[in-house]
Amino acid sequence: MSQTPGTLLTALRAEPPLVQCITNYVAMNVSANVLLAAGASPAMVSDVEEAQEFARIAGALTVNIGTLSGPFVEGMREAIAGAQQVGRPWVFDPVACQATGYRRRVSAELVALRPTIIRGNASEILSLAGEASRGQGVDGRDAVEAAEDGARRLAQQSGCVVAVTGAEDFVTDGERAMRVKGGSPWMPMNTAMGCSLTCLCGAYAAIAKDPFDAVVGALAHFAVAGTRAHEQAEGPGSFAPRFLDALHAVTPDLLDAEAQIHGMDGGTA
Ligand SMILES: Nc1ncnc2c1ncn2[C@@H]1O[C@H](COP(=O)(O)OP(=O)(O)OP(=O)(O)O)[C@@H](O)[C@H]1O
Ligand SMILES: Cc1ncsc1CCO
Ligand SMILES: [Mg+2]
Repeated sequence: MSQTPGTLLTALRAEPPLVQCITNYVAMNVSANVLLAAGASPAMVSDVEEAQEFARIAGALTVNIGTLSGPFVEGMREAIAGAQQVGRPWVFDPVACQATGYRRRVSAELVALRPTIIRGNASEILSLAGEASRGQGVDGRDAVEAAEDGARRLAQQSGCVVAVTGAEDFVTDGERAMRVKGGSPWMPMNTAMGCSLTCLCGAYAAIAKDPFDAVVGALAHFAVAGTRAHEQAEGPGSFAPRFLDALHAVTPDLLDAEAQIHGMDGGTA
């Protein structure tokens, strides 16, 4: 890897990137706190009147369809145009994209606008890749491994980096692929963990040279902080504040020392 997670975290904290997050109502507060604890600067700006103008000053944009509605979609289109005008990365989170025709249509439109990064659970990535998914609502119901081939194809067809998250995460740009281990089984019992990880991918993408390294960095930061928080928590409720503490406490050296990142040959990256 050209830029390790720790190298990226040093850069992020030296100059906290402004991240425009168009996300769902459930995730707004959680994601803003996650970005602040990690060291970035969140702004939940989505209205059609200002989304494009704001995207031109942000370091990265993240777009999440969790609580989809017409006004959100209009804001997304404007913000993506703004980010593309100034060459900034944008990240797509296809929440429950398999669930309804509306979500499938909007997701197809957004993928066609060529996101820099797509991050979803296995059920969502399978659906985007045109494969059968066991997902119903926002929770993943498929194994990460089941979505790996689909993720590779999606990355190749869309020219983006695809992250599939779950018990062990998978990242690919269609050629390279890595697995990131760690985290906690209490993470999927905390709402909007994935949504806030998508926002952190935006923060890392704002400062990284290569979006593949950015995604690996963000996933590793979550995994290391999740493992540490698990050791100190008693269940999903006490996990949440300890996770924020751990995101903040993780130093660049500790991140590089504790990250469990493996290439597809099984070797440590
Ligand atoms: N069983 C698990 N063990 C360890 N970590 C997990 C587990 N399941 C999920 N995670 C971690 O939780 C984070 C969120 O991933 P997840 O796949 O649950 O997102 P999601 O389904 O999109 O979430 P949401 O839509 O609720 O925001 C990732 O960092 C992932 O590695
Ligand atoms: C619970 C929920 N419903 C719509 S979005 C969301 C947050 C997790 O994706
Ligand atoms: Mg999700």
